[in-house]
Amino acid sequence: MGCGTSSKVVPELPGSSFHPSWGKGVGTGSCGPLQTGQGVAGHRGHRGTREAAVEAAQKMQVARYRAKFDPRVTARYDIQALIGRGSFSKVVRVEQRVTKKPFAIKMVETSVKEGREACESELSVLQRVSHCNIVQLIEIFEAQDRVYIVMELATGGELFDRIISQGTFTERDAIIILKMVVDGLRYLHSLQITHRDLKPENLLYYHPGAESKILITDFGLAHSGNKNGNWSMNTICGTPEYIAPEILSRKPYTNAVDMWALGVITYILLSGSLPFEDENHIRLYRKILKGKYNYKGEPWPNVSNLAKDFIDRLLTLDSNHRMTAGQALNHPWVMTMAITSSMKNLQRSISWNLMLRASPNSQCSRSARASESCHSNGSQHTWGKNKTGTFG
Ligand SMILES: Nc1ncnc2c1ncn2[C@@H]1O[C@H](COP(=O)(O)OP(=O)(O)OP(=O)(O)O)[C@@H](O)[C@H]1O
Repeated sequence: MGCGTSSKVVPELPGSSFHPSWGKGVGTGSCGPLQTGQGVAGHRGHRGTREAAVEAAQKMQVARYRAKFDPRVTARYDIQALIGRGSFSKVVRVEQRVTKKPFAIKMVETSVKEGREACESELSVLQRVSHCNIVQLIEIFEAQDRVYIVMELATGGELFDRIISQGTFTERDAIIILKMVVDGLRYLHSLQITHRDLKPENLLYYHPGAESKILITDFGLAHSGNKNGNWSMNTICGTPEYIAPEILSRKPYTNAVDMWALGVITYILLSGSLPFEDENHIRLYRKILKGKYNYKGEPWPNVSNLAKDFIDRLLTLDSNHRMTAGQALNHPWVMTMAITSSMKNLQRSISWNLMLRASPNSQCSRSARASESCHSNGSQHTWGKNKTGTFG
């Protein structure tokens, strides 16, 4: 199941692009308008005409999508907008006709082996879980070459879009986010489920409000442990920048790989940069295997030692010594909500580093492009989109 039998999955899609600007677009989870109208858009001086053209283009695209949907689905749900595209999927915002409630529908192409496997993985997890920080499955429709997965709709956008748009971001804010993610992970791990593709793009805010919870999404590479308590996995998969060293060294591994990825996410969350980065994947993997990262440059002098200790205990090469989700929740940095730590505003440095990544000529931006694929959404800070089924 999942990436179990794939050779290298997720081919580079034509038209993939890395956008140097920060505007929100399709696929940020923000349920923004369809993007096709952009080409039709005229000059700023003709707002009325431009908006009408955009609206017309959106309506046309929605109509095209509606036509592609199974009539059983459209009988119950009104297809309203395209949210984003995955390698084998499209996600649309819908309204349930009877209740008028909004939902997301992920339409997965199952005619392709990799799509079928990702779909099986995703469903095998979503059908088992119920947790406030994990996207909730509503119902499933199966057609011959497609599966429609109706889910909770996340309208609050991706993690980093929000950090950029808010004025302040402190260690305390990071802890509030991390607690929700770790809580979801602890629950998954208690069910012997390993996400295997934890990264910022798969963490969505439920709603745009400041108090919104975070939802863990995208279980296309997840592994559900078997009933015999066999937790160990062998398949080499994940997104390069987040892959744990034990996966790279082809050892049997456990859900500790999610905790490694959490360490990478925490590092990004507090700095806007990646702990392990290289445009060449072989060199990147060497860096991960050595476990060498540093706290040089801004904003690290302003980050507390407790926060760095939290990261160090996650980016621990020996998975047996790496913190578990339960231990992460009990780490003094998290327990004290960074009360003894600096309350310094890290937002400017984080945004600066994120923007450096987005700059088309920067090395980190080239690195992001190198590891990016099937990038159909408008989110700029793509932290290695290129999923790997197996590589060898
Ligand atoms: N429940 C949801 N609510 C709102 N947006 C969602 C939801 N599920 C997915 N999305 C968004 O839809 C887009 C496509 O998601 P999807 O999981 O199909 O592919 P992906 O993870 O981006 O790519 P890949 O298939 O390569 O993993 C993403 O931008 C994602 O943030």
